[in-house]
Amino acid sequence: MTRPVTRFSTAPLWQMTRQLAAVAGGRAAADLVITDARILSTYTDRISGPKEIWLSGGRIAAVKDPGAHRSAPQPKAIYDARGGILAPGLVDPHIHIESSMITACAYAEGALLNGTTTIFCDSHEIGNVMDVAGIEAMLEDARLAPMSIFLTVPSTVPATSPELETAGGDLTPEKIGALFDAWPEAVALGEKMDFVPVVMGDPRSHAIIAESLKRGRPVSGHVYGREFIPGYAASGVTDTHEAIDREIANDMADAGIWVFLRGGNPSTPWNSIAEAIGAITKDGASPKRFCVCTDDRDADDLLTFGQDWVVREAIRLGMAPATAWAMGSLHGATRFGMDGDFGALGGGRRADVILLNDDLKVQNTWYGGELMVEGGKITPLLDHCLEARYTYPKAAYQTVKLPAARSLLPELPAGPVTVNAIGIEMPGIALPHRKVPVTPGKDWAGTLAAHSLTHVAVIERHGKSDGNIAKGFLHDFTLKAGAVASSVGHDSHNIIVAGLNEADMLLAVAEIEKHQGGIAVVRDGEVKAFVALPVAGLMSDKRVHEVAEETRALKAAWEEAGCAIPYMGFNLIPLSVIPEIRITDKGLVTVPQMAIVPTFEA
Ligand SMILES: Nc1ncnc2[nH]cnc12
Ligand SMILES: [Mn+2]
Repeated sequence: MTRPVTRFSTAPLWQMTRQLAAVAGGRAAADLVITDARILSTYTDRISGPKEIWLSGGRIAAVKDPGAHRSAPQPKAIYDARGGILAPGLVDPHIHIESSMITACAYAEGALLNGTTTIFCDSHEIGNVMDVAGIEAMLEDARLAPMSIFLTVPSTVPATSPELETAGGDLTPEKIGALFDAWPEAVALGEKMDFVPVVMGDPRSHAIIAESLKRGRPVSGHVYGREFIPGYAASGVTDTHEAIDREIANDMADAGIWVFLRGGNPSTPWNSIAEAIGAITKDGASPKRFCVCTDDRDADDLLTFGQDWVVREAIRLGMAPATAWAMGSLHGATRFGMDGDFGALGGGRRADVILLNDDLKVQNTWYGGELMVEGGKITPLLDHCLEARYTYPKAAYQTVKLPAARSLLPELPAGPVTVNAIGIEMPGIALPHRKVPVTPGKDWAGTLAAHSLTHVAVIERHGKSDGNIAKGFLHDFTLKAGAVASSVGHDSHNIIVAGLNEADMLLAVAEIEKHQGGIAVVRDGEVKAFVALPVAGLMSDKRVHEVAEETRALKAAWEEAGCAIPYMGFNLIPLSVIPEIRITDKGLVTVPQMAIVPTFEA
């Protein structure tokens, strides 16, 4: 059987220019000619044709007029595109592989099905659990994947500071510099999420930025609040994906920050494109420094809300089709200075080619000139590649280390108090800080019901504390009974559990501990749904369709339980870099004040 296809199956351009010139000039045979196609050019934002495209050695030799191959040496193979549209493989400039609940090799199956052939991932999730060892394992995983995966080096681990949360990793400027020097695919610094310390000139924050800038590498960002943009841009940050409205998108674009418009399942927090794209469609900004990105997808949404879906959403929101496809391909490659290889159907570029129908739905995906998806289905070659998936080291399967003693509920107050509660409301990005006056009943059950409260606890799971457990309350989470829990809790990935009674909360946590990671829905002493995530407590080692099916079952149980936000919103509740109030293993954190506040106030 043939060797699995990876990024390295295609030789670098400098080794191929004479061969490609010979093929393009009709002096040597092409490996493959794809005929009778229209071409979506991301250089000129036009769809034109009919044309044919000649491939050699996993790269594009040339785009030619129809039939030109008949007056050239006989190509080794010809593929009839039957009038379809050929476009460059999509380039996703900001994603977290771990959020898809599967590993990098497995992620490729979902990505290639939706026409994505290149991604720039920020592996701060596994970095928060396993430090450099986890990031390097994911880089080894990525090298075996049948797609092109580059790393923006995680820049903010922990997301805030040891005072505000306990992470399993601590990425110092020295460690970040060493990752840049050891891994050529480390092409940028990942999202610098501590935007408040950055604009305040925090020495460690700026030392980390310097590790990228001094190597000529760009810095990715993550910022909330227009007031922070000037200081953030001045600090060398040149892209972000958190524009939640057109005003901040305009501020970012005018400040020289690339804007990655984030789209996703409208029922999850990751769909701010509809607002932010107004900077282009309503305020006249040029799209030339705008991309689209996915950021996070669970295994189910990866298959149905891929980067191609975000491109089609940009078209629905008013972008011209070829320009929207360029925002999902060439613009991201250009942002990272890699448009010599990616993002367009130009001579010399990689032969990452997508065949689309008139609705811009993916029919075929060629990766490095190899057919990986045909007619919307993976080919035997891709199936063969996926059987050779990377296996994570044993330590990655042992990352859930919980304190033996677990009390998850605070004492019932003796009299009336004010609760600093986390308000739960769609879409689940910024969570409001709600001060809820509470008159305690005779027990917690009655008190919760009377004030629309749900217990929430975060349990430190990296073995880095003496068993920290923070206890707080969600307001309007509307869980009807039982408990839900997850070992994915951005970004420190401690255990987060919410529930109406301690027994179900403890069972959900125990189920996660048993599998060394996962997501649980529990009711009346029974586990109703569970997705095992044994790799770093973040990922399954199964393939995408199997985990997608498990995720669909979990979502159904999650909905049945009455949760007001989906799982992909719930696992953000600890994310201490998004306003207004979050809960970490250290307690309630207000953002952007970056202060710990008590659960109860007199
Ligand atoms: N958009 C985001 N910002 C910060 N941390 C994240 N982890 C996953 N997605 C994230
Ligand atoms: Mn972010």
